[in-house]
Amino acid sequence: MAPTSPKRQRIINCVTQLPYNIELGKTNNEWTISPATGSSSLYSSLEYLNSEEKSGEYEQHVLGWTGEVTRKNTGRFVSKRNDNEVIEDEAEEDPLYLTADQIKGITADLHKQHEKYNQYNVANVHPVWLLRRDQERWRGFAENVLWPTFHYILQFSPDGSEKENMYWYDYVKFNEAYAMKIGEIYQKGDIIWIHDYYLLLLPQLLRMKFNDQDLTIAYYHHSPWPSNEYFRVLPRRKQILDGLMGADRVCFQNEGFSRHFVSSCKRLLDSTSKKSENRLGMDQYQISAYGGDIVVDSLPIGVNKNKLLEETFTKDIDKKVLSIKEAFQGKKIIVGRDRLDSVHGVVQKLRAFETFLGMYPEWRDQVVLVQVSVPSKKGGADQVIRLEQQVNELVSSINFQYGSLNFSPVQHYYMRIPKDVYLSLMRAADLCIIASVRDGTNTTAMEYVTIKSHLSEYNCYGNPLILSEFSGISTVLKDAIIINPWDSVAVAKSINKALHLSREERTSLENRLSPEVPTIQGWTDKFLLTLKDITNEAQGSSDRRITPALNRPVLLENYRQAKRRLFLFDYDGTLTPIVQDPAAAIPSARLISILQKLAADSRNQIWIISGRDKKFLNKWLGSRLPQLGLSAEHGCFVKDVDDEHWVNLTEKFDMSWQAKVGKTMEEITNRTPGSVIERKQVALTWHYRRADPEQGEFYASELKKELAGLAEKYDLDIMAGKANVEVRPKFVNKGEIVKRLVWHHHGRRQDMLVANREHLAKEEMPDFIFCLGDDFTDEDMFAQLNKIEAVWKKEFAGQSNQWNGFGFYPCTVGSASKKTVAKAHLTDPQQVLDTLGLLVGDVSLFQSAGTVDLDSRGHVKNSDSSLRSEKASAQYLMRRQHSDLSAGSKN
Ligand SMILES: O=P(O)(O)OC[C@H]1O[C@H](O[C@H]2O[C@H](CO)[C@@H](O)[C@H](O)[C@H]2O)[C@H](O)[C@@H](O)[C@@H]1O
Ligand SMILES: [Mg+2]
Repeated sequence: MAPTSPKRQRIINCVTQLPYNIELGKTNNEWTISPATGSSSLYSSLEYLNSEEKSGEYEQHVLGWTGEVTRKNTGRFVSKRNDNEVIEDEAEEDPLYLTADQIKGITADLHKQHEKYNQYNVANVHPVWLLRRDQERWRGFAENVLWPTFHYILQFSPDGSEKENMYWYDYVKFNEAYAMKIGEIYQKGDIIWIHDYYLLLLPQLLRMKFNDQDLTIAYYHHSPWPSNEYFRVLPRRKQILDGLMGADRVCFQNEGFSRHFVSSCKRLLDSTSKKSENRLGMDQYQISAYGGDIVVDSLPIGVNKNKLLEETFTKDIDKKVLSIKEAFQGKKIIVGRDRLDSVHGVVQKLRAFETFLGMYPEWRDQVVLVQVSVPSKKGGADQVIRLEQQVNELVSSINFQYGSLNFSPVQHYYMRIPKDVYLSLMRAADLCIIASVRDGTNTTAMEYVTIKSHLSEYNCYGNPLILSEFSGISTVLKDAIIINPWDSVAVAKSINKALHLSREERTSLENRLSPEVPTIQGWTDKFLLTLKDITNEAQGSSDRRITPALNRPVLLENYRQAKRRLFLFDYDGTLTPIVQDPAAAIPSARLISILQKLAADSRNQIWIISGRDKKFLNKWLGSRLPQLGLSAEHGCFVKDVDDEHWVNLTEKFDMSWQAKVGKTMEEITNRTPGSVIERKQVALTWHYRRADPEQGEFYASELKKELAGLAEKYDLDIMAGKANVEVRPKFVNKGEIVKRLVWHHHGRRQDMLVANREHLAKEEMPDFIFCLGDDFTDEDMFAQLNKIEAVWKKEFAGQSNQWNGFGFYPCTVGSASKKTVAKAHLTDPQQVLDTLGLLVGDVSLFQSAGTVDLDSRGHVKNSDSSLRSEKASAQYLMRRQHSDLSAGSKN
């Protein structure tokens, strides 16, 4: 029997843009496909996984946006969106209306590209089509909001939140489109590898979509991750972190970035972290979030050294190098190639060069700086225009001061240069300067060192690299000459030193520097190897259950279809944010308005099940919204909807424990400055939020110990809440209330004193139950719902809804580090209000992500805008056919 080949591991590699550009001809039936530029390291990694060496082990699928589809000879995008346009409007004629056949044709050609090009030899490509007018819209949030923040630029749009909202909706849709496409090709056991900051929401979207514990999701961040002080200015900071929390692993270019990320999660999501080392001896963190653990680590990306050397040392490039050397005969050549944006330090480099020529007159006429600045749109048009002006002024000033009629010391090329010219420049250079003020990594630096390490007849060997300490690669290329680009004098001195190095010194520097450049093969292999360790460990651990984000589109759909809806809300930390003073945690106007709208629908029954006392709940909720059912003091008291009468479920209970517990609490209060006792009718709560945190924690555990005896004697529960310790009779809890509310004839009056009614028909009970809570006392509600659901599954087998359930949505809110039995999570009370706002029609679905299907243009499938767009497309095609016909008849 022939040996069967082992099953290849499938990898779905998700990139912002496929490694190809698509250009339409005069009509949409003609197109050209060419290799894309940029992201060379990433594309090399894709190519490596596709190589003969790896294809026996892996079956790679590359999934990505097509990028902007352009039209030949125009050089610009096919069509533009007017900035004020309402997002969904698609009435105008749009030549991007590709038919299904055209899309199929282009896709088939994309599949064949790897046979055609030596470059980016990538098979199994899966294009994400987003053919709306103004295709640049899909970059808006990533490039104008995220990119600046990740690079320490606080630059939000001057026209404020409206534009940013639009960017955000598009960003959510962009991520949704990927989730949908992955849904088409995903198979159990696949590794999903997501790249960079255009796709920060995708991990969580995939968790929601598949809800498959075996799903492996790895995210690699190619950019810097800023300190939490910068990150936290982002208005959508929690949604972004939440998006990444769906991954099993989040990996960065260097240790510093991963540390910043961990601290952002700690500060904003309240997560905890543990540090350890992976098998490569690299630091890794395990952060606990939403009941699951996520590995955060770093692995610097590399370059394809062999291919680079093959491409660089050719006869053609030999000639080009010679002509560059001839052009600058007798002069030292300093080169730089950077994108012209505010982070790649072109301005800083020019300033330092100006200082250098000023400080060392002996070098004037002896050295030339060949600076290639590649146009970039990152950071916005205004910023780019300002930079262009600054660079032009600096270049003119240097050339005016230190140049002559025959020679300009700065040769500035503001363009994208062909690869062979770039490689020739690198070879011809005596020195390369990278002066980035912030970047994730720097491919030019790695390529320069690699090229310079190659012994050749052109004496490439060992020319130094000056590298900014703010470049992500500076911690890897430790033997470069490290500079602070903001310190022009120090950089000038470094240039002088580098140009004076003897051959021996350069050789010794080079011998140390060259092996520090990571290879792309090494990076890819190490990433997959360490990912395997992470998933193996995860499979052996029971702790790794990640609670997915709430699937809001499904919730909305279920809500719309349901006839008997029950809402069970905790109050503090769920409907209102936690604040220092309990008395200050009053409902916001927005909350009241949403509750009013929900309560106005006769199908809805809303209950607030809180630890608060009757007085508080009456004052802030009951008196304004009598339609709410209320339960106070963790289930001790209940007030039915549209009723003023409270039922005391603890009436018959011995309350002599109160005085004893109160006394112990007083003693602890005396020992803990800042702490207070909240005395309710039944329960007692000791608060230490305003005490010294460590002292508070310490005395909270002392109090629990001291109360243990009383708890045993009087059958009490001692509950550690949010900076509090609460005591109440054990037999009442929020779960008991939930049990009575669910096993109840929907819409009828409650008799709370009757405990057991588990004999109702399904049609009498709720068909949609949305339960929200933030604290561990709310886990009783979730556990109860899970129990009831299990009973219903048996009792009402075959009667489940289209989502295979009975409309139960137990959902935890906030604190990332807690373990929960809830089925989903929302990050904070703001997200709670956004979700409830969605149900009452106040909020758009795209305010936060949640697996919706889109059409090939980025409209929600079957939505009004999608249908309008389809109609406009049909009309456009008819008009086109008609004009083609009449043109034909004239000929
Ligand atoms: O069940 P809940 O509605 O969530 O109520 C639980 C307790 O919430 C209150 O205390 C907590 O919120 C305060 C305001 O944000 C905060 O200052 C305090 O540190 C938290 O522990 C309330 O005071 C308690 O009576 C509730 O039992
Ligand atoms: Mg709460």
